[in-house]
Amino acid sequence: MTAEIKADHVSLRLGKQNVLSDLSFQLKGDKIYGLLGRNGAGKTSLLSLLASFREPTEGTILINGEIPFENDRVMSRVNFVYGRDQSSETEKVKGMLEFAERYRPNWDGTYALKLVKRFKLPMDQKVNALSKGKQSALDVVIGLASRTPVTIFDEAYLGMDAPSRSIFYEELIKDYAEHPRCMILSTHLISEVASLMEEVMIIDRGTLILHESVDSLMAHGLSVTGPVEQVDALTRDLHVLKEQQLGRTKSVMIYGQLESARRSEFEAAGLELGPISLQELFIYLTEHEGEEA
Ligand SMILES: Nc1ncnc2c1ncn2[C@@H]1O[C@H](COP(=O)(O)OP(=O)(O)OP(=O)(O)O)[C@@H](O)[C@H]1O
Repeated sequence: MTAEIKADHVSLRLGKQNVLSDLSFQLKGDKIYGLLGRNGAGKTSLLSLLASFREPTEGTILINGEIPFENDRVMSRVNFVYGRDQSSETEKVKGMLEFAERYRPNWDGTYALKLVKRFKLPMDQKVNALSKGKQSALDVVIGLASRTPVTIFDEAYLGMDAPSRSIFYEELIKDYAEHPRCMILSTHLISEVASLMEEVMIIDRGTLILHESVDSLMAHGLSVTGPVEQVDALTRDLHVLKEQQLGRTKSVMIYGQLESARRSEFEAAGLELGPISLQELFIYLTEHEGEEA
């Protein structure tokens, strides 16, 4: 079942703080969505609303047309994987998988066992005796093998080493291709997961500042490299994000779309055009005045 998530003027106040302010968006269809934002921007708070851990202070969230809060039917279709404290979890790995099997209607036990092997998880070990990276790997196994129509990974890789994160990304994309669903990834490791995301949302200080397909976002940025004089002359009227110079060669990052005539002019002048990374765009879009990036 394809999931549809709709947030309509959602705000969240925690204590005295306005954590989320007037967020409206729709996530339509089975895609891998990236949720990006700097520390404290409000990512986990937003995801906890989608996962019905909390209710918005104002506005509404609908998942397939229903309010998720205290709604078992909706919640059985949503899985929120986050780096929770498991220091008092005395259940064994095996028991955690059995528990998930009972509560997740789309559970694939064969796939779960395959993942357990890939992550080298000891079935008979208690969860609180696993290393942080192995605890995260177990959460990822349960998150993937549950095949919930909405699967949320909120920095699910915490403590996982580079080879384990690579297994996570590989399995995520492979399993998503075979069983498309709505997956939301919140991460600070943008360059590692950029190629997985189809659509990206950026939250800045509790406000949704961008929601776009990755392709269209990437079309907004460009790097231009060549001799200093030519680069300066041809980019003078453009929005330059950053510049670097090495000897007589200069490279600038620009933000904005270039018409094809303008591109041809650059190329005719011998300037090299290239893409800029999602991470570079993210840094620029969330940089605040008076702050070093
Ligand atoms: N229970 C709470 N009571 C009061 N304020 C809270 C509570 N939980 C979170 N906050 C505040 O809400 C804001 C957003 O926090 P949140 O954890 O959603 O950010 P985040 O984008 O997930 O950050 P990070 O990338 O650092 O994990 C922060 O300023 C945080 O201090």
